[in-house]
Amino acid sequence: MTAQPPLPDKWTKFLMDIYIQAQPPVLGTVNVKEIEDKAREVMKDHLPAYMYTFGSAGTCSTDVANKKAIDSWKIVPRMLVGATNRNLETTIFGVKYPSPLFVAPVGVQGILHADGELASARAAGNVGVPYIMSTASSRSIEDVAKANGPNGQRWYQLYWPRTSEVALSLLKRAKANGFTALVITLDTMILGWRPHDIETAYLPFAYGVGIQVGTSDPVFMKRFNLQARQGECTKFPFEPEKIKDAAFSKGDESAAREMLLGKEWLGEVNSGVFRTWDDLKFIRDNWDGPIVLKGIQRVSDAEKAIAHKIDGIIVSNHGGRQVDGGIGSMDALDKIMSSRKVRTAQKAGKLTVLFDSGIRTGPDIIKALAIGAQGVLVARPFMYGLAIAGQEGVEQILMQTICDLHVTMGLSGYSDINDIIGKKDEILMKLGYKL
Ligand SMILES: Cc1cc2nc3c(=O)[nH]c(=O)nc-3n(C[C@H](O)[C@H](O)[C@H](O)COP(=O)(O)O)c2cc1C
Repeated sequence: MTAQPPLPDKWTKFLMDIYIQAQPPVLGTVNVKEIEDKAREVMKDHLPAYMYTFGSAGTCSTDVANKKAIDSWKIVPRMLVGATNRNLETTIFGVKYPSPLFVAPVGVQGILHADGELASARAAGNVGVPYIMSTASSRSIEDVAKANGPNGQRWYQLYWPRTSEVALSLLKRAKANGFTALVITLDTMILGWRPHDIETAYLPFAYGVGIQVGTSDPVFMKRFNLQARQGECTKFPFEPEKIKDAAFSKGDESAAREMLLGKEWLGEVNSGVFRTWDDLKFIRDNWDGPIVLKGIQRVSDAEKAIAHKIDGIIVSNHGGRQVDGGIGSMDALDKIMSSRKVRTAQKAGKLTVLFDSGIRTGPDIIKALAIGAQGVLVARPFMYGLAIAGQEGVEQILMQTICDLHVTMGLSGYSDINDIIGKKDEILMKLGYKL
């Protein structure tokens, strides 16, 4: 029998363009650590913006644990199983997605690039990766949806507003703009203890950056007798000192107003009001579509999500940006998938399990899937790509991650992404590690 060589799909074409057309990738490297260093260099005159992205809570030990946990799982490849043609497609909530990769909700992208979320939403739409839009975006829901395009697949991430009128308005806008699933982030009712940002007093929201979902919201703006507005963000580069100086020393009324709006929006969405499981009913009653809880780390919480008929969870510790001293998120995923209740609900299509915190490469994705996730979110790497090369930088990150997954999946002896999910004992070995 002669096996036909596979036709290049759009993922492997990425690699062929590089080798055959001798065209190096736009970021000049595909090494995520080098991309991180390059972003730092590009942002050297605005280092607090880089540190806001790079930094984590406290001593950064949870962020370190995320990486160590992923590294402690090792792939054991199998041979001669015919992995010539490979399928990365995966179905979540009845929708087919081209790969298991999602763009994570990341706020305040305007601090790293003038195009901010418009660039990343365009990149996601072009590459074919679903985009999860953050409530802390520096662009409006409407503008991000437009940038993502008519064929873009998008979900909306809710920072749960303090007042229900604002919450209802956001849900309505998300629905009207084609966001099909709702991600509720549970781990950020207040911002974490972040030394890098505390030391530089760096809080973009307080200066009007990352509040554009609020300033474009008619219900929120009515509180101040102001018109909702689209399409603007405080100019890049974002220089808080200048805004402060304008507002306080020069008496610039518009700068002072932005600062007031920033404070109010932060009080609305990261308000310090901690919600309870009972409050979820309000969202369920007002959102017609799948609901996904982001920030789950405990078995008991995953099981509670099932009991509350929640459609999905994202096992995440927010990249270690909220609780310091936490366990690596992949270890949390392993624990959660050890629950029979979770596995049974997943198998019955009643609970979708997604994963983030530490995903950098294709092999990282294989590990998360083998432990039991059906999809993963990539976050910091695309922010570094954005800082260096805008939309094209984000596109490279998405392409390289999926292409790496594609190649590594074949070399590990698998031709269908769906054959990997939950096959931990077959695919992985866990090594002990010391922190
Ligand atoms: C700069 C930055 C901003 C973020 N903003 C949000 C946000 O607005 N909403 C949210 O749910 N998660 C947010 N996250 C968390 C990510 O969605 C994701 O959980 C986390 O970054 C994963 O860790 P990793 O980037 O180390 O892989 C943010 C992360 C970063 C780095």
